[in-house]
Amino acid sequence: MNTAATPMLSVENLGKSFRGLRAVNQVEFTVPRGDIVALIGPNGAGKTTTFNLIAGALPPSDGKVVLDGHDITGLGQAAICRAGVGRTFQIVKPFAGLSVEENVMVGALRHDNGDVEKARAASRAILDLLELGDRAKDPAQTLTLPDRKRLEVAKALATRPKLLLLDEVMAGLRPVECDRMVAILTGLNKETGLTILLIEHVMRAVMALSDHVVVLHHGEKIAEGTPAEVTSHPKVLECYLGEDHE
Ligand SMILES: Nc1ncnc2c1ncn2[C@@H]1O[C@H](COP(=O)(O)OP(=O)(O)OP(=O)(O)O)[C@@H](O)[C@H]1O
Repeated sequence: MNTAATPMLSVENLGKSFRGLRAVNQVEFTVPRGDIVALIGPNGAGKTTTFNLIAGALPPSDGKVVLDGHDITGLGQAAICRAGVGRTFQIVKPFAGLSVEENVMVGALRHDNGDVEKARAASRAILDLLELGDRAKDPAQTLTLPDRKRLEVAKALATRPKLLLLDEVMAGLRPVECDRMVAILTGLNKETGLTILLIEHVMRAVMALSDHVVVLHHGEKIAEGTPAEVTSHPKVLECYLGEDHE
């Protein structure tokens, strides 16, 4: 039964092998409803692979992914999106030739059964939340990187997710833009109760946003806890200090 206490996401004994390489191994964690959880770890730790397993871009080799009490393991990307998982990608690629608003409408239309005016209104509201309302009619390819990053979040929100997966939305942003994104995501979480799981290398953002942090290294979970707990955890310090990491 799914109740208020049912986690929004539960990842159980999750594993993925690529030929001989064990990219994700026996990973377990939960994302409580309404929380913001960060997935961190050095390059190659298995973070994006874990996202791909949750979002259905890759089938797991083992384990289970449970969304809001429903087993979604191995369903395809479209079915998992319909079940309530929205995601952004590390490399932001707006649909070329479409306006900012039309980019968001692509996700909204799927939800609004092709009702263009309904999708347009929903997209406008989302663009306002992401502080992109005044760019709605501009061609998406004219946006700066910080604006493109916020458009990427808007596109994911248009699918009306219960769980939003954010893959490095702070990457390449200057501190002032990073703080702006943190403020927008905090507002979104507080006002709508949206549950967020994010992959992030920018520790400034991880510390400011996360209720809980899960640390991966070589495909395995090596620590989890509050941001303060994990950043002073000996295994976490060792894995970061031992790597050439920005
Ligand atoms: N499709 C694939 N085929 C083969 N190996 C892969 C594939 N995808 C990822 N890997 C490998 O799996 C491991 C984990 O990669 P992953 O991209 O999940 O790490 P990450 O923690 O997201 O790293 P980064 O922070 O650099 O994005 C790496 O060794 C990577 O080379």
